[in-house]
Amino acid sequence: MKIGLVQLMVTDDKEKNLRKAEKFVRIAAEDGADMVVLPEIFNCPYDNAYFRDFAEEKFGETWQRLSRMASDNKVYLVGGSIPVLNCGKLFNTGYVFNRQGDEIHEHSKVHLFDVNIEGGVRFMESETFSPGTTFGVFDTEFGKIGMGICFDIRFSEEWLKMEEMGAIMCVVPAAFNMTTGPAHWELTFRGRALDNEMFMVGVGPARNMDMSYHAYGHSIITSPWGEVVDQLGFDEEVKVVDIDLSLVKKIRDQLPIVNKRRENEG
Ligand SMILES: NC(=O)CC(=O)C(=O)O
Repeated sequence: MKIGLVQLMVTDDKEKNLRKAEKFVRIAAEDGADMVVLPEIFNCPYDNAYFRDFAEEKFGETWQRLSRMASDNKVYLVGGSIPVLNCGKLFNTGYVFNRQGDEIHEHSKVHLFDVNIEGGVRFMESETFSPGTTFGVFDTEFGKIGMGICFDIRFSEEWLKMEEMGAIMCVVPAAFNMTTGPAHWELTFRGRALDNEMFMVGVGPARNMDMSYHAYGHSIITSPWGEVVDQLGFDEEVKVVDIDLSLVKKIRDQLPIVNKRRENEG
């Protein structure tokens, strides 16, 4: 399976962000991608001050254009995430489309990014967003794929449950920053991959020093063996990476963890 990592540099111009996403999805498809993944909040700066103004209802302009990007290029598209308005509440929501442009999955970030790190980043997503309440997997011809958004990666039970739902790979539109990125980005992606013996795909925005939030970039793929298959740098880039999904069964057979879990019987 070929995965297109779109490490887009997000600006405060929504149309520019969307046009760039369209261009990069096309480039990834021309390079053979089966699935293309965009970053968290890719059409809007990652900043509470912007979320409400940039928000759209489901089936709005961004949803329509994502669906067309998938069908025009005949790829699965994990459309990062965008601020979505639903019954007066805002959610950090991502949509997944199949090769025909039909929506096959929706995920609203369950664990909101509310942190205050001394000498580092302070961000309170819950000042604007409400949390999602469900997570799950979607079907492809390659197997079942799970999805979470950024801070969700830190809650290991979410990924364990997706593995139990049959996931052989999980995708994570994300936006770590210059405090949490160097400390935890690679570690959490390697950890979740190893815990569940599956592939993990994380895609973040490129760093943009003109914005208030300095994203870490470093879009990454980790293997069921816990290794880094590929990792980008800080800059804007599109890269297509070939992964061998047969490794999931091979490693689960050779080093059985996922099918050997035991309950606490005490
Ligand atoms: N955008 C985020 O949710 C950031 C995050 O998860 C982090 O740990 O950094």
